[in-house]
Amino acid sequence: MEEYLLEFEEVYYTYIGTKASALNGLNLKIPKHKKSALIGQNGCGKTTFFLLANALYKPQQGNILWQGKAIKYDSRSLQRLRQQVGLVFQDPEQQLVAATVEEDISYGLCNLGIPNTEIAQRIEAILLEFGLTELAQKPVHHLSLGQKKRVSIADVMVLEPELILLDEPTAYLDRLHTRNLINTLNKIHNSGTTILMATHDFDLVYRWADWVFVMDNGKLIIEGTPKDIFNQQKLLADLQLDAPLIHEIFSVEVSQEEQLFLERLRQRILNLFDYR
Ligand SMILES: Nc1ncnc2c1ncn2[C@@H]1O[C@H](COP(=O)(O)OP(=O)(O)OP(=O)(O)O)[C@@H](O)[C@H]1O
Repeated sequence: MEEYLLEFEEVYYTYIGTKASALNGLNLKIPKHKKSALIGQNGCGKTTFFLLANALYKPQQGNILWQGKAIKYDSRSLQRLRQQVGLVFQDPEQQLVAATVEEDISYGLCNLGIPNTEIAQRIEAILLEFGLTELAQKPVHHLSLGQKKRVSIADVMVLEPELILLDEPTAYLDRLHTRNLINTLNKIHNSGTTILMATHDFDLVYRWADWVFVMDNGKLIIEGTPKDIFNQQKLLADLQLDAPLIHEIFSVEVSQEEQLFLERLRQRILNLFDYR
């Protein structure tokens, strides 16, 4: 039976001073151990969903469950929840708090009461993983946007949460760092971490995700495997979302014989991207 880490049940959220709800009776369950992607048009509620998932905001209606139990909002419960649910913001400026890269990465660890030797080991490993070793002593405000983004992701990963929520993690990253990030995500996924990323990069979704959620207007519209989702051409067109090019190329009508050949070719192309 499928296990879920975080469950939203009929969740509503409206920002103060606005009329329309950002979340409109959202039902969404994050499956444990999967690599999931959340897609949808600008403004459909992805970031709002993350802010509630990390308990930065409270729903006005509906329930949010973590491992089957309703989230509690007292400060001790919140501290525990935020160790287990790591959120990487879309805008790295919202995440970075300390003066230098190394201080920023150690910030969350110091608050967890972890022994200093372990803190030092974890920081060294994560700096290396994210290609930040050379930048360790650099002031955070001197970094490029892509470097800031990498630090903000490292900040969360170093805490080793059970669930990582990433809001547009590849925004501002070049091809090399996108590839490195995906490799790192795959590594932590292989060690048991559940991952959900919101992204507008549907090629990445197609190649990387096990499971896809499609939101519109603050609701979940459909969920499924990337192949199933991107086969829903009419629905995607109605939502003004395009299928990834690779999916379009491989979904042409062909004979059974050609189908086998095409599937082999598809796998070879996917392997070329080294994303899975
Ligand atoms: N602080 C805020 N105050 C008022 N309205 C907000 C606020 N933040 C978001 N909204 C509104 O809530 C709705 C959902 O926004 P949200 O940022 O969650 O969407 P999104 O799917 O993450 O969009 P994008 O793909 O552009 O990042 C939008 O209509 C947006 O204008």
